[in-house]
Amino acid sequence: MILDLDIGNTLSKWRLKDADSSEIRSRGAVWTREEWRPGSDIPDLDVVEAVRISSVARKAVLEETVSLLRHRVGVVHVARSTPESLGVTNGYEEPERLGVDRWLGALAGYQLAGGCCAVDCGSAITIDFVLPGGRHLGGYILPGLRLMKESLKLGTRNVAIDPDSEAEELLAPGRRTVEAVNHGIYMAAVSAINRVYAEVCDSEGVALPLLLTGGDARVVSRGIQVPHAVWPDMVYGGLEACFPLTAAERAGRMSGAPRVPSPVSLEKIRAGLAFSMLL
Ligand SMILES: Nc1ncnc2c1ncn2[C@@H]1O[C@H](COP(=O)(O)OP(=O)(O)O)[C@@H](O)[C@H]1O
Ligand SMILES: CC(C)(COP(=O)(O)O)[C@@H](O)C(=O)NCCC(=O)O
Ligand SMILES: [K+]
Repeated sequence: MILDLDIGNTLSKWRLKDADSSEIRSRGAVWTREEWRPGSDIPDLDVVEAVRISSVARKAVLEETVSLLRHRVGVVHVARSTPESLGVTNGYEEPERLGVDRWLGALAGYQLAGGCCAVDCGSAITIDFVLPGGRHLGGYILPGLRLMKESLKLGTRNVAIDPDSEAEELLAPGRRTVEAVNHGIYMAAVSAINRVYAEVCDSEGVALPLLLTGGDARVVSRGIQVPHAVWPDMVYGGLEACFPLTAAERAGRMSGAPRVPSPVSLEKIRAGLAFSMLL
């Protein structure tokens, strides 16, 4: 079995992948702040022959995780942001400072779709652009839905946005504090993504496939007007591309990859942008 680990600021996600069949056998998540204790939702390390890790948590978390795993598992790969990989050139002035989850998302998106806009809706919402040809432009970081809500300190932090709500409902004026907060932060997130996508496609002169991932991807997806795909395993896809271990991975196939969404035409994107500027 291969253990893939995606350690974010909020949740540490894991999945076990069968090295022979390439099937995903199990998955789970633990809070990043908590230790990996027996009995909690952690994988059985006895069956693991290789581990691949993406981590944006504090350095100590990664160090502890790696030292725990090295005792038990033969092969441990830790992903790092680099100046260039798999045909993508990192747009950061200091490439190693780009969050590795963003880098892996950009690599996976490029491998799947060529140029792309990769959006990760987790603790933070990150929006990264890779042009056809592989130039990563850099991107945008804004607080995620939960962080925005917590920062308001209005006593609404424990009332999450219902992930099954319709976008229309979530974008309507709130008539109670909790609703006003939930609808406000939802509006902030989706309008930022819609706008940034249109602005960058416009200025680069290319309509890019849009891919969403992260814990809030599903709910954010409903507020995104342009065609896009939700790819929960996008960061894992980057790990597969960087450290291919199975036959399917070596052939460039990433688990759970969606069909590439066909973007609307650049003309339509530009028309939408021009229209929103007039309002
Ligand atoms: N079951 C869940 N448990 C915790 N957070 C969830 C859950 N479902 C959705 N979320 C949302 O997803 C975010 C965490 O997403 P994730 O992509 O795992 O973040 P990170 O990679 O930053 O740890 C939370 O901030 C919250 O808004
Ligand atoms: C921006 C992030 C905090 C997002 O992390 P996440 O929300 O997935 O936990 C992470 O990618 C990070 O720590 N990046 C380093 C700073 C940067 O990318 O510029
Ligand atoms: K994120």
